Order: sequence, then C-alpha cells, then structure tokens
Amino acid sequence: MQSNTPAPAAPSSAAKSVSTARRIAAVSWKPLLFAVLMWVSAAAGEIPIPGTPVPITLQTFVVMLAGLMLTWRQAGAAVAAYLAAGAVGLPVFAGGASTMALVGPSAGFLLGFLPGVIVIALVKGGARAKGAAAMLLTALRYFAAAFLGGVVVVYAFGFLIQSALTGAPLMVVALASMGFVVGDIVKAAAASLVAAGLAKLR
Ligand SMILES: O=C(O)CCCC[C@@H]1SC[C@@H]2NC(=O)N[C@@H]21
Repeated sequence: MQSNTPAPAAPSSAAKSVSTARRIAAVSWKPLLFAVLMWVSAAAGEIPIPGTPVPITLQTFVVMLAGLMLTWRQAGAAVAAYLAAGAVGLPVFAGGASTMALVGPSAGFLLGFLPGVIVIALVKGGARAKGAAAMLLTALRYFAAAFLGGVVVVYAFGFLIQSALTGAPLMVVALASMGFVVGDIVKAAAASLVAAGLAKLR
C-alpha cells in the first residue's frame, strides 16, 4: 500500500553548512580558548632567573589546567594550535617571541608542553562529585597528574633539547633550571584545586 505522507525535504546546502559550522564550533571552542589562554599566560610577563636564559612564566599553569579540564584530544589540540601559531610567526611565546623560540633555549619546554598536556589528561582519572573529602582526593590525584605531565615530562623535553642545542651538559642545564621547581609546584597545586572545584560545579 502506498502512503500519502510526503517524504521529508532534504536539508538545503545552506542548512548543511550551518550545521557543519555549528559542529566545528562545538568541538573547537575549548581548544581555541585554551590556546588563547596559553598566549595570555606568556604575554602576562616573565621573571628571569640567574643561570638560564629560560624565564619563569605562567604557561605551565595553563598547560596543567588544560590537561585537567579537557580530554586528551582537546588538550593536545589546544597546545598544538598554540605552537603552530608561534611557528608561523605570531608573537605568542614568552617575551613576544615566535618562530625563533622553537630553535632556542626554550624550544624543548615549548615542545614538551604537547606530550606534557596529553599525559596530564590521560592519567588524571575522573572527578569525584560528592563532598569536600571527595573533592580533596580528586585535587590530590589532579596534583599528581599535573606534576607528572607539567613538570616531569615538560622538564625532560626542556633539559634534553636545551642541552642538545646549546652543547651544555645535561646536568648543568638541569641544575640551572631548579629555580623553576617551587613555582611550578605552586602552579600544579593551584591548577588542581581550580580544576577539582570546577569539576564539582558541573
Ligand atoms: O619561551 C617560551 O615561551 C617558553 C618558556 C618556557 C618556560 C619554562 S616552562 C617550565 C619552566 N617553568 C617556568 O615557569 N618556566 C620554565
């Protein structure tokens, strides 16, 4: 038997374009927001420390926050977009630097942000929803993830590549960079508390 119900009209090409644009916007706003935050954290200022040309900056705080708040794909896309923006010449790195920073003493730290943020996102685990004690446990787990990805992984890349590029012995580079450790531990604690607190609100 034939039905008299008219077949639904196929979506017009304009409607298809709008829905594709909406889908792209829905998946990319978080990576884009964190890529911009990476730039803002570099532009916010830098503190030079003796013995190394690499400054203290807030970039590791944003890397940690991205890893703790986004999926590994979103976090990786955010850092990849940030690095790509610098690579093509936008002044998004510390001190308004761009392409040349990727072959200078900071190169390994910048490149290390990518594996670092992915490690954080992969090892952080889920957020516990109920109660202050659960939030504190989540924050402690987040702190361990932020330290592993944002300090151990980022520093490993930073030290190895700086030593290879400058010819300075690895141990000398590592010792000269110890001035970053206290600040990065404070950043890991702050990022963990912020991410665990925001996860509770969701
Ligand atoms: O030139 C850049 O834009 C990158 C600077 C990298 C700074 C590194 S990241 C790890 C360590 N912690 C800091 O606060 N500074 C260094």
